[in-house]
Amino acid sequence: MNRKLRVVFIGFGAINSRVADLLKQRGAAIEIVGVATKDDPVERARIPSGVAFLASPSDLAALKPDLVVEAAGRAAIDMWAPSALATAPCMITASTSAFCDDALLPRLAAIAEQNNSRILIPSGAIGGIDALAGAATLGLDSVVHQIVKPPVAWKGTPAEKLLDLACLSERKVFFSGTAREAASQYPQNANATVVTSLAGIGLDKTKVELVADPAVRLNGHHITATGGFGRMSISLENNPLATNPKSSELTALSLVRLIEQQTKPVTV
Ligand SMILES: NC(=O)C1=CN([C@@H]2O[C@H](COP(=O)(O)OP(=O)(O)OC[C@H]3O[C@@H](n4cnc5c(N)ncnc54)[C@H](O)[C@@H]3O)[C@@H](O)[C@H]2O)C=CC1
Ligand SMILES: O=C([O-])CC(=O)C(=O)O
Repeated sequence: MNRKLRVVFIGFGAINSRVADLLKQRGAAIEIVGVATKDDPVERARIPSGVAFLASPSDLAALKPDLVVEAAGRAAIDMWAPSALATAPCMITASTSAFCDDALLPRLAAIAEQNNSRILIPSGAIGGIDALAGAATLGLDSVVHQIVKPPVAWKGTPAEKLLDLACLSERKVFFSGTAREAASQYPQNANATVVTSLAGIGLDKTKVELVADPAVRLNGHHITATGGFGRMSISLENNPLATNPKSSELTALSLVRLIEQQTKPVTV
């Protein structure tokens, strides 16, 4: 593409504002043409000057975006994706916990097909999704995704009822269940388990453990899988984002990569 990619951000919190900063620093061939946030003054003040504020999905069409990038939370996908897929050729959805609703992704896929647009699901806080998805072609026997975060990252989640986060003195596995249960109950912390599930053996067969560990500073994702391909074990230790310890820097970086890929003739 010779002209700049016209990008709209849905959400401009820790992840998307970091993405915008990085794209600017890297001189990416993109123009931010609109930003949607919750309609409160503090949120609106963060929007770069000269960039349109979107109050509702019906505002999208006038901006003619090439790409809509969501990192706003589970409810935002249902709200914004139908209009985004009808007006832009491509949408990136980071809040993958929304896909615990089994009807949502097929509904959005149908809208995308009707409009010749595409949904791109980023690898987000994890990696190795290419290997896991390739391995799934031959059948997988098991996939386990363990998330280990410092106690502060579990504040404001149901973990607060299970643990005394402020006084935790040792590592505690406070949740064991399926990816569907994990992402439904922890939609700000376990989106990545839905990505693992979509690449692998689905939300109900993917096993998840959630861990609070006062001895760690980084957000850990440890994924093991077995199947006809052999065995894999992927471990990431992600720096948390400065403005939201629940979210990892790698999530923003994966969005930067995916956005830049849309501007380039060759992708790796
Ligand atoms: N796929 C992955 O690996 C990961 C996905 N996530 C997802 O990304 C989301 C955003 O993360 P952060 O930037 O750290 O959160 P944040 O809380 O810092 O920012 C959220 C932003 O979304 C906006 N927002 C909320 N509801 C909205 C709506 N209905 N319409 C438009 N804007 C809305 C808020 O005003 C704010 O600007 C998380 O809630 C989570 O769902 C987060 C980390 C990893
Ligand atoms: O950023 C992370 O480490 C993962 C995360 O919050 C999520 O999957 O929702």
